[in-house]
Amino acid sequence: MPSPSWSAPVAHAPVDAVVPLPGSKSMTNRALILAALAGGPSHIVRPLRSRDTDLMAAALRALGVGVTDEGGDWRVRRSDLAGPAQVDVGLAGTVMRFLPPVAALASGEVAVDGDPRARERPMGPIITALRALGTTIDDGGRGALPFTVHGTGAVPGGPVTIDASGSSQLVSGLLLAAPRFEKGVEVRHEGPPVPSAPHLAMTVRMLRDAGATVETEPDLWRVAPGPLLGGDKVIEPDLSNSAQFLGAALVTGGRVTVPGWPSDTTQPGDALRGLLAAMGAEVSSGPDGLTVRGTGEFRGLSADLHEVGELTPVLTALAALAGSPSRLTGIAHLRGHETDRLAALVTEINGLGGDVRELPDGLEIRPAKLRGGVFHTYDDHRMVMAAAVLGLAVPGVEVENPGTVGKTLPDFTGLWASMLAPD
Ligand SMILES: O=C(O)C1=C[C@@H](OP(=O)(O)O)[C@@H](O)[C@H](O)C1
Ligand SMILES: C=C(OP(=O)(O)O)C(=O)O
Repeated sequence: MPSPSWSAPVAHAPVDAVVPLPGSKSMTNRALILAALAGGPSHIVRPLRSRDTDLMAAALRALGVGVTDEGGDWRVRRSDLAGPAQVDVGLAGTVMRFLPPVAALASGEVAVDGDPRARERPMGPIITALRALGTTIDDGGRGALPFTVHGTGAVPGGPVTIDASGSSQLVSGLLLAAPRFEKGVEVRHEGPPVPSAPHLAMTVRMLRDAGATVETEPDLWRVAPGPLLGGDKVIEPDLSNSAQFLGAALVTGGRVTVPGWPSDTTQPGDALRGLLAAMGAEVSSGPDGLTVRGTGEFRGLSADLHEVGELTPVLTALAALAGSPSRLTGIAHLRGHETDRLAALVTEINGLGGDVRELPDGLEIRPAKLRGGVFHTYDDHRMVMAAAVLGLAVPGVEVENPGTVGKTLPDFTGLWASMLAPD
């Protein structure tokens, strides 16, 4: 059910706020998978609680894994994975790509489906790869959701070649379950470049932290069969979800600090330090966290965002308010995200009077005077975040279905209001 629209608040003064952020979606959903496959119990500390992560927890429970809430943290207890089960992936890329390889390890049938748009997101390569690794999947010949995994309780594994140019998650999903495959896995990518390198590094690091043996070469990942360790898995704040808050400092000429910014991280959001600096922000870090200061004037951005595609919606909104043109490239794969993000950003920003043009692999954004109007969000959390950034400087931005932000940041409008009016 769509939520009532939200009038994005205008910033009448420079922001000056500390914004603590919930945990990383990407780390939380990897931690849940690794905990479900571990030999001993796990404690997931400060996980993100949102639609995407609750769906992952529910999917694992449906397979028999014990996932229990403890004051917002999760305790995970392994059990034999078994169907029959039905799994709802919602619109979560991490659930639709990370869960089927786990379902392949279950005995019994696991039916997997999601939101209407989930049926359009790239899945074919992972279905084909799982079949090549010894799993039976009935997808009615669609190469997409919905499908049924017919597990036997074991996956032979071994070498497989995949075109992961549509999504890095196609590789991550295979790697995360691979320690439990009889022969492990050797995934070779063939095709145009795989996006989102930091997310692949996150997969490798979290696997190694859980005791797996992983070797990598360019476009090749090898995971040895072996046990996974339980224990504590501490989740970092979601740095990608800091983009709109740090961006607010740039737009209003103010200052925003995000506490707990990790000094060594695989999260793609860490690239915001350089990207916002390139737009004119002063970026500093210290014991209080990462601080971004704006001067009121800021410039456009020319950047290849292939590795950090999920930052695009908010960076595009910032670019639409910047003093000079921007060119964001390397992001053709965003057409397969929650919505076709390139088309959605062009339509909605131009609908407010903006000047955004779609490129074969990105967006070109020129300065233009924006006006208020309805901003449609296409079930895409990051479209809500982008609209909020525009609304800081443009009166009358009415955001349709803001509740869709619950995919990764349920309290977004509350955090936004606190940022604009801190106690
Ligand atoms: O592995 C992950 O956690 C993610 C990988 C990326 O997917 P793509 O490689 O499909 O862009 C990213 O955009 C998504 O938000 C999260
Ligand atoms: C692309 C995104 O999500 P997903 O994990 O559903 O791919 C995103 O969060 O920007």
